[in-house]
This record gives sequence, structure tokens and C-alpha cells, in this order.
Amino acid sequence: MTEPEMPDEILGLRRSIDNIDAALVHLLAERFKMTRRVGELKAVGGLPPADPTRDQEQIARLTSIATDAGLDPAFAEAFRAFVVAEVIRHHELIAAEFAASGRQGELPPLDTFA
Ligand SMILES: C=C(O[C@@H]1C=C(C(=O)O)C=C[C@H]1O)C(=O)O
Repeated sequence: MTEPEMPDEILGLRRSIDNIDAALVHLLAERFKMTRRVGELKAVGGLPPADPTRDQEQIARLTSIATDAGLDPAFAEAFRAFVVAEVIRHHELIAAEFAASGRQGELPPLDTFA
């Protein structure tokens, strides 16, 4: 049995979906560059990787933005938590590398835009 033909509208929608997926990957790559630098600055300053106060501010802000945008706020929070968990993992690695390097108090070179 042959499958029904894919409607042109679905093919057009998929082109936009692919563009959006590409934009999301680019945005995440830029975000991780920024959070990596935050992780370096925290390691130098002796600050912990996680910041629960900042988390609460972000959750409140994103819940409001998601609701206004018609996106399920529970999904927005799950996505934020997924991304931040990876950020914290990076920060822990950066802190461990910094502690092992013996460069206490020195700021690593800025490579945010590398
Ligand atoms: C990037 C930071 O570190 C962690 C990661 C966050 C994030 O990815 O947005 C927010 C708070 C922290 O738990 C930060 O403190 O700004």
C-alpha cells in the first residue's frame, strides 16, 4: 500500500520548523558561551555553580513570558531546568579544572567569543 502524498502545506511548515530549530541551536550555542564565562568568573571568585535566587527570578520571569506567549509554562520551566542542569555541570567542571590548575585568584583569559 502506498502512503498518501505529503501536502505542500506540511512541506512548507517543515521548512520553517527547520529554520526555527537551526535558530534555537544557534541561540543555545551563544547562551552556553555566556554561561561558560559566568562559570569561569564564579570559579575565580569562589562562588558556587548554582544560584537558587537567580533560578527563582528566572522561573517567575519565564512563567510570565510563556503564559503571555501561549506556551505551557510547565514546559518552559522544564526546558529551562534542562538547560540550567547542563550549565551547572559545565560550572562544576570549570571549578574543578580551575582548582586543579593552581591559578587561584587569576581570571582566565576571556574566550567568550572563541
Ligand atoms: C549562569 C549562571 O549559573 C547558573 C545557571 C543559570 C542559567 O543558565 O541561566 C542561572 C543560575 C545559576 O544556577 C548564573 O548564575 O548566572
